[in-house]
Amino acid sequence: MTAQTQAKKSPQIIDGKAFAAELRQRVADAVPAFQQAAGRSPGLAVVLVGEDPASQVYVRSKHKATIAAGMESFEHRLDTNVSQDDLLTLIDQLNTDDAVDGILVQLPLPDHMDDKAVIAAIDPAKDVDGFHVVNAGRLAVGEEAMVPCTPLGSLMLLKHALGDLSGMDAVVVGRSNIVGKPMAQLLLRENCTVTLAHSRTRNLADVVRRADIVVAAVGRAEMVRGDWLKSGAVVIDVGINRLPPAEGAEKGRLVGDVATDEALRADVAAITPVPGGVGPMTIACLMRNTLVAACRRAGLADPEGL
Ligand SMILES: NC(=O)C1=CN([C@@H]2O[C@H](COP(=O)(O)OP(=O)(O)OC[C@H]3O[C@@H](n4cnc5c(N)ncnc54)[C@H](OP(=O)(O)O)[C@@H]3O)[C@@H](O)[C@H]2O)C=CC1
Ligand SMILES: Nc1nc(=O)c2c([nH]1)NC[C@@H]1CN(c3ccc(C(=O)N[C@@H](CCC(=O)O)C(=O)O)cc3)C=[N+]21
Ligand SMILES: [Mg+2]
Repeated sequence: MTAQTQAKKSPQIIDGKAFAAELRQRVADAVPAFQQAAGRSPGLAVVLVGEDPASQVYVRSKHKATIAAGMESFEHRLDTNVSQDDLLTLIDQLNTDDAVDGILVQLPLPDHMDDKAVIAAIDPAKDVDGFHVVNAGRLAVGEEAMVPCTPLGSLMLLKHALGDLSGMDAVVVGRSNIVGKPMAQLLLRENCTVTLAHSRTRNLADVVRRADIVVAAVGRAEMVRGDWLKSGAVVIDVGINRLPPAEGAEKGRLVGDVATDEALRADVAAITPVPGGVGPMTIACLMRNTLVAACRRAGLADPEGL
């Protein structure tokens, strides 16, 4: 090995799965104190409308994680053809049910429903997804909010990789209300200089090349190429894209929004893999948010170290 290759620091593949397991354990460790103080367990209600296979997988893993954390899981599965009014009635019941601390309505909803109206019906105090406009507004103005799980988990991984983010150039690609926009808010709160890029951004590759921190949340398989990344950048790949199955295979491979192998060859400092990166952090942060919501509803201090 030459001196040069020896000196080159090998890039770190951030183990989101292991980090998420640790976070889930910290949540589980904090649950007994809540039970002692509140006389009940934290409870999470998950509502799934329809039979989308990917959504069913996510809902099952959320249920398992909730039970594993020592919390109560309430699952509500509704027929695809249920009316929006019936869904709103269920949400009302969950809002007033004292055993329910968190409410998550799995997205996407069927086409005959209005996602915004459904999210608006959730009590902001129980909005563990952080999708309600009240929580989005609180995050934007710097008040105590429920923070969306995927950006929150992404930020935890960034701080783990980099420590203090202050002054860094961060580029977020994708401006959805559930990932890109709240991610930009969180990075701003950490004193990054934030660029929020989207489908109308000109010279996207040049914009991304300036970044110390890149968060890709686009939903386009391997769109971010290796030559878009500056050496030493830290890359968070939020994308979950299922490729078409290879000849004879049942399921296609899961890839992110970043061409990971190219990124590694481009000498990034650290990158999250897909699978095993941000995805598991989303579920761990949902557990965290549920416990936080339970504490706040019970008038208890936020759990420490979460
Ligand atoms: N790991 C996890 O836990 C989660 C993963 N995801 C994944 O993250 C990805 C993004 O999800 P989500 O935010 O909901 O997606 P949306 O489809 O809601 O938003 C996609 C964003 O990407 C932008 N975009 C689309 N094409 C381009 C392009 N060619 N160049 C630049 N920007 C582009 C869009 O721009 P415009 O606004 O101009 O249309 C939009 O802002 C998906 O792969 C999703 O599966 C999502 C949630 C959780
Ligand atoms: N109200 C609502 N809240 C959400 O948080 C929400 C939602 N709706 N709709 C769908 C998206 C997507 N999402 C993921 C969660 C976990 C993984 C995850 O654990 N992924 C694994 C792989 C899973 C697999 O193999 O398919 C991983 O990346 O390692 C991925 C994606 C939450 N979402
Ligand atoms: Mg819809």
